[in-house]
Amino acid sequence: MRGTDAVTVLDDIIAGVREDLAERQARTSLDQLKERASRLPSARDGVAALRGGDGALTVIAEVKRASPSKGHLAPIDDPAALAAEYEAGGAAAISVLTEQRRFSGSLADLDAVRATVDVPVLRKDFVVTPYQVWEARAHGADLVLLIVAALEQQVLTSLVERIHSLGMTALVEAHDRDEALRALDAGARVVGVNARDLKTLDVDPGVFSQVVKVLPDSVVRVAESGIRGPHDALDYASQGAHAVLVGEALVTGGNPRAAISDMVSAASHPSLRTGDRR
Ligand SMILES: O=P(O)(O)OC[C@@H](O)[C@@H](O)c1c[nH]c2ccccc12
Repeated sequence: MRGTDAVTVLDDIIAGVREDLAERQARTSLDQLKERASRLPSARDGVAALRGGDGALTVIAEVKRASPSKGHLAPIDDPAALAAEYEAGGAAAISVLTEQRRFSGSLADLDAVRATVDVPVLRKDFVVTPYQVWEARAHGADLVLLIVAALEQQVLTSLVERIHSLGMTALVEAHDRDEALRALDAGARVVGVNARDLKTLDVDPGVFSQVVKVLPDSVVRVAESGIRGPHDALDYASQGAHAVLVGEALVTGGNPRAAISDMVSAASHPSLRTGDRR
């Protein structure tokens, strides 16, 4: 057991993120980012994309080279080509990890994916300042991840507002009911339920069934982490998930296009998610 003031994996990741952020801020001013963002077309509608049609489960497919829990996963020399495969398989959105130290991602990956696919793109990082939100928009992101466990409530609320005011959608990630209530309080329209505890990296697939109880039907519900295939996707869909976010299984599985279409077809049926099955 760790003490309440022990340094968690999450704290450690964020310390590195802040150092890298300071370097980027020294190179690119906020005004430059705003100018770049102003020349881009508006963000795509992330809420509509993830909510899907009647009873259809949607898949957010993640470009993920490495993770703190698993280390190296896949080289992904051409993230744009991988994202194109994801889109061809029926992914509703593409998640791009831009954190460098632990996930081996970058904003260049985001640029490459944005230039290639038509579906909404999520910037997956440890966003703690408005600068990173502008950065996401300037690099063409449509959705931005915010992690409740990493943010004070006031900061969380102001980042959600900033993301929405720029026409993007916040995917606000929770790991327990209290965090989900904080996400709703902050104005989240899309809530991610992460089965992985970012403080310890432990995965518990039972988290979703608990957290979903506090999420109203007006909110888009995303199940995240540890989803291996159609069976898990169907399981989450039947518990009320609109979307699943999948990384490792797609980058290590060999045929991401087939893997996504299998998940979508296994877990999309009008009888799912109609009425209250919780
Ligand atoms: O590779 P997996 O087990 O399919 O998980 C994907 C995604 O949920 C995971 O990458 C993730 C969820 N929340 C995060 C926050 C930061 C970084 C990564 C994540």
